[in-house]
Amino acid sequence: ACGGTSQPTTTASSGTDKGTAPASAASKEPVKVVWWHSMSGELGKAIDKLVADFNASQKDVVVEAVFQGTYDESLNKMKASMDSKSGPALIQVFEIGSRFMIDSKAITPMQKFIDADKFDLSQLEENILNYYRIDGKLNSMPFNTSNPILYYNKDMFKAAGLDPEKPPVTYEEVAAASKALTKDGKYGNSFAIYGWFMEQFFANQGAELLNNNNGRKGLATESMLNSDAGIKTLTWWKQMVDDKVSLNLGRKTDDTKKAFIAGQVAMTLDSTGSLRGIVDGAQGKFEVGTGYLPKPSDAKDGGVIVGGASVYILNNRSEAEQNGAWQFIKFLAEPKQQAFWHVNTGYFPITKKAYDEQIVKDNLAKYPQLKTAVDQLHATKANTATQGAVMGVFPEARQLTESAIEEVLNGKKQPKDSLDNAAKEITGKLGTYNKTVK
Ligand SMILES: O=P(O)(O)OC[C@H](O)CO
Repeated sequence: ACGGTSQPTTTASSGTDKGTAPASAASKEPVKVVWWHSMSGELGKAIDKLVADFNASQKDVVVEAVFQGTYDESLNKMKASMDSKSGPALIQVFEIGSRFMIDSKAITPMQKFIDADKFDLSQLEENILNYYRIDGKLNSMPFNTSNPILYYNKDMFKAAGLDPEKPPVTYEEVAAASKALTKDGKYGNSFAIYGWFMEQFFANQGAELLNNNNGRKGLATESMLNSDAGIKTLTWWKQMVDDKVSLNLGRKTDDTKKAFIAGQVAMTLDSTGSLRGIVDGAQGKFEVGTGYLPKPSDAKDGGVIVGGASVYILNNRSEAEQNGAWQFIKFLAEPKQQAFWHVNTGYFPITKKAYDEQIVKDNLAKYPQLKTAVDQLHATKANTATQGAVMGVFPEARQLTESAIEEVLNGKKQPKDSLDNAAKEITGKLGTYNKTVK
């Protein structure tokens, strides 16, 4: 139920803002801050609790959380609202929207609030900040941070004669385990056709997705999606589909998640933000194991990219609203709130001290699977591959990547042809976009 590829099924919060007049800073009335987010289901409930706690904690600001559909949908709504006052003061945007948000000129950079308030950034996780720091400053505040992990069914592993405490770590091991696990109408694995996974497979091989150091040392002008890292990944994936040990369920992680929880597939990939939902969903049916994102056995050093989303303050709202949003952001970053968010979702705390909170310790004993994701993040070495790519056309590029994967898995194209084509299209989009950015 993360904002990624899930279907927006619920409205987590009531009401929508149709453009209320900004409250004056001098007014005794609390200032209203509308927050657009993409957290549905259980994640939305956790958001609502954080908002209710903030609203009860003080009298100056009232936050109204509004679910706006998936990350893509919410960003598109924001783009449509940019020329009017119908947008929010605060918006959650997925990590790949970072470059666009900066170039949009629609935001007040978070660094401005951080500097004015002397907010101590050293309390936050460095590798999370590392993702969102572009040109040396923070434009948004990280909020829900994730990475993808391998979820596996320990009971199916046992039944197939595999060690339930040893998840496969390489592509080769995943393929071999999948063969052993495929029987009685059940499949070894199902991975959603999700561009995020391809981005992460690149980083895990120490490979950059874009030139100019992943667009971190200057605007990217070329996609490298068709490099060895991509071809190797897609060749492996397609072979498993051909061998009928991997079930292709399309683009939505909601569908692979359901198949995994139903015991139809023994392994899947998903966000750490789905951990609580998956483990609780399998409760009483089977034991869920977690492992690192797989990589080819001969891969260079790599790691995972910080995924999830961050929050931006929009500059077309009143100063009072923007300051109110900043007060809320500071509240969200506190260890207590981060601990609550982590425990109820599986997203990482952005604040180091959250790990000292008792509920986090108790939760780790109850959900030991959470440790995999935390360890995977901490084991990741910072470089421009694992820092992740940035480009203004990332949402479009991700969809082109998904179409390329889809064509290969459906047998319409070979991995190289398909990735060559997608890389060319993305490079073309970069060229057009870069002309619009000064
Ligand atoms: O599902 P999430 O929130 O972990 O986000 C996954 C991706 O990073 C979204 O771009």
